[in-house]
Amino acid sequence: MAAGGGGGRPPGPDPALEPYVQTRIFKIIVIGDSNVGKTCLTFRFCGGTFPGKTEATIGVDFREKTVEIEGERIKVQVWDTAGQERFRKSMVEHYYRNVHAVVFVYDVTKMSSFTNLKTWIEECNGHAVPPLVPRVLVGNKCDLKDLIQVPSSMALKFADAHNMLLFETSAKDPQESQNVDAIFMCLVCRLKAQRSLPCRDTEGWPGQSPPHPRRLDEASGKGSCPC
Ligand SMILES: Nc1nc2c(ncn2[C@@H]2O[C@H](COP(=O)(O)OP(=O)(O)OP(=O)(O)O)[C@@H](O)[C@H]2O)c(=O)[nH]1
Ligand SMILES: [Mg+2]
Repeated sequence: MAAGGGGGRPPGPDPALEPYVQTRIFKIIVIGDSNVGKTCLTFRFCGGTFPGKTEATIGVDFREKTVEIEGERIKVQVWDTAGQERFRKSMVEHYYRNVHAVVFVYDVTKMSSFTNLKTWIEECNGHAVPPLVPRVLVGNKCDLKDLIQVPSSMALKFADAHNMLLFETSAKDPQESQNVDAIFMCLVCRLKAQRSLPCRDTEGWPGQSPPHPRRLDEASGKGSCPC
């Protein structure tokens, strides 16, 4: 007698027999002084909006966005780090562990956030981040045109000297949202080209939950390489 009857799997191909496609996960950390707009930039990229109100990040906030590039789905895991020393000191090792790319952010209206970049780069170098790990420089708050203190020429010179691409953008201005996307998409493209990068499910937190998962915005986007 044939087995069958109610319940069970709906008709169609057996998922167990379909090829298993793993999604690669890229861990990208966002670093820089407090108040430069790291949280707002990551919010803009992952959630598509500018948060009305933010508080200083404590430890780290995680955001994710799945993007599709040339037919491959890639999960971008963005680590929005704390700029204030007291909120980050116990976490720094975790930020840099198995990182795939680093985004250094300064505020174009605050020169000290730009001059402090050298300290952030030293911290990154001090954690043995491999030279293959791409780094980009982001000048945020470009919408505040009358308050700009860091000229583009100065930022470009700094970026060149440190072998980084420079993005000047605004997390606030919706018209700049493509530029914000371009920061992360550019990094994803570069990482995608490094075909040896493995798939990882719990990047940096093997076998345990990451601390302080205060917010997780999941979104999907399709794109082509902006570089
Ligand atoms: N005008 C303008 N304000 C911005 C922009 N991005 C962020 N801000 C404002 O800058 C302030 C700080 O933004 P956050 O994103 O919280 O800064 P942060 O770098 O995450 O700060 P920490 O978490 O303390 O490290 C907030 O008042 C934001 O509204 C921008 O592009 N333009
Ligand atoms: Mg923050």
